[in-house]
Amino acid sequence: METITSEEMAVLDINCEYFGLSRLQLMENAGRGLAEEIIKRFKPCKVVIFAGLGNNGGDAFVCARFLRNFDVEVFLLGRSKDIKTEIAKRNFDILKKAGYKITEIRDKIPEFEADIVIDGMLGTGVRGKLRGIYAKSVEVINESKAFKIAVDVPTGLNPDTGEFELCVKADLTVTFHKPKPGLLKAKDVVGELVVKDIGIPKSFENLAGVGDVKKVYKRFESGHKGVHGRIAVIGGIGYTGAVALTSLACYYAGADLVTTLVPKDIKNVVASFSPNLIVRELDLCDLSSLNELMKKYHVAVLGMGVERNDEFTDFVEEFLKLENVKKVVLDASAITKDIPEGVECIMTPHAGEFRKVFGEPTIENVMKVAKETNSVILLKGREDVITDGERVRFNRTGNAGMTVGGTGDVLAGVAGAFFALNDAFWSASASAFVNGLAGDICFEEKGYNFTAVDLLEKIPIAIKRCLEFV
Ligand SMILES: NC(=O)C1=CN([C@@H]2O[C@H](COP(=O)(O)OP(=O)(O)OC[C@H]3O[C@@H](n4cnc5c(N)ncnc54)[C@H](O)[C@@H]3O)[C@@H](O)[C@H]2O)[C@@H](O)CC1
Ligand SMILES: [K+]
Repeated sequence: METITSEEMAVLDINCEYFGLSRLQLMENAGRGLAEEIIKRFKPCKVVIFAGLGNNGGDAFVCARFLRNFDVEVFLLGRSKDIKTEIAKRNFDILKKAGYKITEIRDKIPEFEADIVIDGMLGTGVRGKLRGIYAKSVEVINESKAFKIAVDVPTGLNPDTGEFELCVKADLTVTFHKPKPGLLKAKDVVGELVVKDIGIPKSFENLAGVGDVKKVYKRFESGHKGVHGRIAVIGGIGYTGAVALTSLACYYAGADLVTTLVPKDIKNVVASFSPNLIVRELDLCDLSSLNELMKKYHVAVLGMGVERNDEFTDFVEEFLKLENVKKVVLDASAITKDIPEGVECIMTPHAGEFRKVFGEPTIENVMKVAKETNSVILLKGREDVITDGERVRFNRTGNAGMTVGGTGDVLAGVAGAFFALNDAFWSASASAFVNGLAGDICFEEKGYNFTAVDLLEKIPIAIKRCLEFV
């Protein structure tokens, strides 16, 4: 059975909102779906809802409205003013105005009798051991003789691993969209499992969005220089601008330290582009120095501004085998079939580059190549395709202005910066989205005729827009 982790669900939730399907709609569908399952099984009877302060409680508030002929009472675990989200608060206020019996519980749980107890305490937002009144409530619920229904996840169960210490022992769990992996592992506490569709279009699951960026972008309050990513950018054999664009894109996407490695003859030219660049001489034959250097970097980004030639191809092959090379972004001439085991890799070909090395860029073939090379492929195009051979995401940001030279170099840098602190798949997806969004911001200001430098400068704005989206 296909599952969805709580983290993937959180990304999907943000992306749904971004694509216009609001969380309020999803909550309405969840609560209504839950009520449907109850009405199917029970005649009107006494229901007690244990509701937490997050959206799991919100689902239960909606459900109460649809249990029209039931005698419903709500135990709120905390103060109503502490309800965490606007949408849960809104649904709570409706119940209040409608005159439902509601008790705010701080430390003592009142005696109650019920035919059904609804556990709307915690769902995918649970973190760590149950605290305070939540732990007590689980014990009280488990002692009760009522039929126990868990909303989305039995409270106390880790939705991803299926582990628990103290957990609601449900007779029925009504989960939403897709089962969370932990539900399939803990059948004892889950009881009967029902999956309710809440109206998320299938394609939304595979569309890159703001949620991808929120997932990968990290800023540490107490960070020292380097914690947000140290990147080595290697290329510039033939063209000088490409490596500069990539290196600056790393910075604009949040990296702390970027070193640009180019052949001796163009070192000064590249350095003259910007005081932000730290440019070092690249000697393709001195692999031991490069190995030593790579100790300091999270990621190497290779291939920009290099015309395909045998010497560079051989160099890439040897470079990837170096002990200290752990994560790489391979662009343009660095794209290769030979990725050694143990190297995490993102490749960023456009259709032509893909074809040259791997054959036709059909979805099936791109997935096959990703699987065979054990890498993530970000195939650039009107709609970008990101795949690790199992999962696929599509990215639709960007516009026809982005066919201008250099936009791919910027993308490689953004991917490198995200990759420093994240896994390959999500870094690739988020970078495609950000790069295209930066292009869309350029379009808002200038129409189609912008350059890669314009794009570069909009990377921080694009990321800021994503992070500010709630
Ligand atoms: N797209 C989605 O993700 C959807 C989510 N929905 C519902 O929303 C739920 C997730 O909502 P939230 O993210 O608000 O999370 P929860 O409602 O699961 O929990 C949120 C709050 O519980 C508290 N908490 C966390 N761990 C705790 C612990 N160990 N002890 C005591 N308190 C703890 C935290 O203060 C946190 O803010 C889902 O399980 C589902 O029921 C639905 O509305 C449908 C759509
Ligand atoms: K629950």
